[in-house]
Amino acid sequence: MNLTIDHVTKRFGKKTAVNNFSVELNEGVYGILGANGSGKTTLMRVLATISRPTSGTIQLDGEDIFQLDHEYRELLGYVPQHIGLYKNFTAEKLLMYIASLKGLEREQAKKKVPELLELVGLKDHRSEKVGKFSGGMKQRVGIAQALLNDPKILIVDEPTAGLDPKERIRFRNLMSAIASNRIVLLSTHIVSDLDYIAKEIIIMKQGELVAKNNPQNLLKPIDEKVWLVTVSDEEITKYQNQYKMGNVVRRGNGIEIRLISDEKPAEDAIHQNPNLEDLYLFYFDEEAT
Ligand SMILES: Nc1ncnc2c1ncn2[C@@H]1O[C@H](COP(=O)(O)OP(=O)(O)OP(=O)(O)O)[C@@H](O)[C@H]1O
Repeated sequence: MNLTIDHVTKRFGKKTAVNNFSVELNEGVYGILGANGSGKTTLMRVLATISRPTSGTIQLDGEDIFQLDHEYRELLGYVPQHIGLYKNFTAEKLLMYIASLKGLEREQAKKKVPELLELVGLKDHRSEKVGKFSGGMKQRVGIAQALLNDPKILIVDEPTAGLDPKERIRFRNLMSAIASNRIVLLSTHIVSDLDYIAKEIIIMKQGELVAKNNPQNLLKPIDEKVWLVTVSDEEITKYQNQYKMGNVVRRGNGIEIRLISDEKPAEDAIHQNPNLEDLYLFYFDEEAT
């Protein structure tokens, strides 16, 4: 299976949200990493056929997804950034209802819904109203509904917004578990969402593709550029102004800062192996999360 996004541009009036974006995807988990406003949601909505690109094409195995129309949508699962759930429905009832909207036979749904509740860890909460669920539980209902038709392409927009660390780990494990034989596309501005699970990371900045590669190769441009420096309270502002700065840790002998620099930033600077947070810092000159 091959999803080819070819020179896709999406404009809203004068605003270009996605600019000349080309990428080829096949089975596995892809993470789209970008700061707020970089165009992730817009791209995902186009891929989910909710909106049409201003120009460019998207093809699934050589056929235009807008021409394939419902044939494509039958293969698609989409979890939007903000999932509106019927608050007074129980998890089970809600999934049964969405299954009927998606055209599943009742018998089929009666088999599928318990399986999915089990998969997303909500079996014991199946009879509780989703309005009472935590953010993570709602997110899992969202994923379960997207999986009802056993989609070959799963698109999940900002999946971990508002989740606590435990729920995030759970989400990552769930994505790994369902990734085989599917194209899974996750958008996020949180680097740690993609650790371990993304086969490739796509970096998006101001609507454009900046890089696409596996995590290891993606780190190559900053291989020699990550440093640990111990500074005094007085020196910290100077470093802050001069470098892209990551973690700051107070130690007995001063403040330890992690920073990106082409050159060794200080006599006693220690070279560090880069990680995805450093990469985010390298591409987006703002605080890594
Ligand atoms: N319907 C719209 N009309 C006008 N501008 C829009 C519309 N949708 C998105 N934009 C603009 O396009 C740009 C990209 O937005 P988008 O929501 O795709 O980014 P994002 O990376 O998903 O950000 P976030 O994480 O904040 O949702 C932003 O500048 C946004 O204001």
